[in-house]
Amino acid sequence: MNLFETVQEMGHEQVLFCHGQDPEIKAIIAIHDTSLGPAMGATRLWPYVNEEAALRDALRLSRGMTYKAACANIPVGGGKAVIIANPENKTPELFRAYGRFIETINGRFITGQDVNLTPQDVREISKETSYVVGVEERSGGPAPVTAKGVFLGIKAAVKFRLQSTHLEGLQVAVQGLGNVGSNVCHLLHESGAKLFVTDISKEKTAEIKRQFGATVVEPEEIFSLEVDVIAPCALGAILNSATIPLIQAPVIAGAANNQLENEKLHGQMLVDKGILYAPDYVINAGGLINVYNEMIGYDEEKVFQQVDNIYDTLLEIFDRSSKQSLTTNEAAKQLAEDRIMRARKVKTLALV
Ligand SMILES: NC(=O)c1ccc[n+]([C@@H]2O[C@H](COP(=O)([O-])OP(=O)(O)OC[C@H]3O[C@@H](n4cnc5c(N)ncnc54)[C@H](O)[C@@H]3O)[C@@H](O)[C@H]2O)c1
Ligand SMILES: N[C@@H](Cc1c[nH]c2ccccc12)C(=O)O
Repeated sequence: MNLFETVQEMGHEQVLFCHGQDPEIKAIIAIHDTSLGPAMGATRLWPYVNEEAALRDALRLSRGMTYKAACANIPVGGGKAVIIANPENKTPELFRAYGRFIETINGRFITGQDVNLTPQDVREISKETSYVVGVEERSGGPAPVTAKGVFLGIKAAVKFRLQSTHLEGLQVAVQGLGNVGSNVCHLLHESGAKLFVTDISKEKTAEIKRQFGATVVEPEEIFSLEVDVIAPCALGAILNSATIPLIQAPVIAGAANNQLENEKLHGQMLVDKGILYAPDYVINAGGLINVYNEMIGYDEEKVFQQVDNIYDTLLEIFDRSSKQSLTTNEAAKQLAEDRIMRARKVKTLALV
């Protein structure tokens, strides 16, 4: 990878390579853009196949956080950190060492819990730095708030694509029944939708079937179902050249980060098939909204107002995309970049 060409193309401000020998630690912190405020992004621990894969993940996820914050109108920038390690080798000392790196950045980057980190790991980080959120989960964790945003996003997409203002009788397929997916199922069930669900955990599918009368399907069947909506709430890169030809649903709206394997190619493939895609970083902003509010002083009413805005923001993006013949992802990016450019102009004027 040509490093500077890549970060220039993606627009990153700074990438930090953190290395320590005792304990051994390899971490990458990517700060994408701080025009709107300090960069926020959770820390993921993963046994990446190689360093380039780790760097690519950090770069792509941090850029997504910038767009997420800008579309949600939250005054923070985008960042992301990855620790290259096997989850089996996690130790409290590793997280203390990582926390010391975070402290040296002096608040330009604020982090928290992502894949393979537990609340206990976050507590270890917090022993070395205060630039970490979700230590005391005053709000009960971000997943229920993320799910509320996803539910509203499904409603916005259904309104735009299917011209319906309610979900009663609609068939929705949910991939992944973890913290977010199970809460999305709850909200969909309450509003009268019929659920089709899958997970690699048989316990989770059995529980959602018991609670909401959902129809359980095998993981490989989820994309080919004849349903109204598919809500991916498990993994990234699930919208790709293998799955898109199978999709019959007119709407894709779910929580997973980085759903499009290739933004340009697969975003366009969805458009060509007449499928409306709710950009992941817009529909799943509830988690960021939640942790941001934990940081500034939690006010539940304010959180729900900000999450409610996801509905109108998505309608604006769908409208922009159809009027300007853009993919929904491109339209969302344009909205985010407009807001960032405005913030930069205000900063420049303040300096004059
Ligand atoms: N938690 C949040 O607040 C939040 C915020 C924004 C985005 N997200 C994204 O939403 C997604 C879900 O987050 P979560 O917190 O619910 O995670 P989670 O780990 O609690 O749940 C993920 C679920 O997906 C299942 N799964 C894994 N592989 C699968 C497969 N091939 N087929 C079907 N199911 C599979 C897992 O068994 C698990 O039940 C992730 O992509 C995450 O990055 C989460
Ligand atoms: N990981 C969430 C947001 C989030 C949860 N905990 C955090 C801590 C710090 C920064 C961001 C977060 C997302 O992808 O949107």
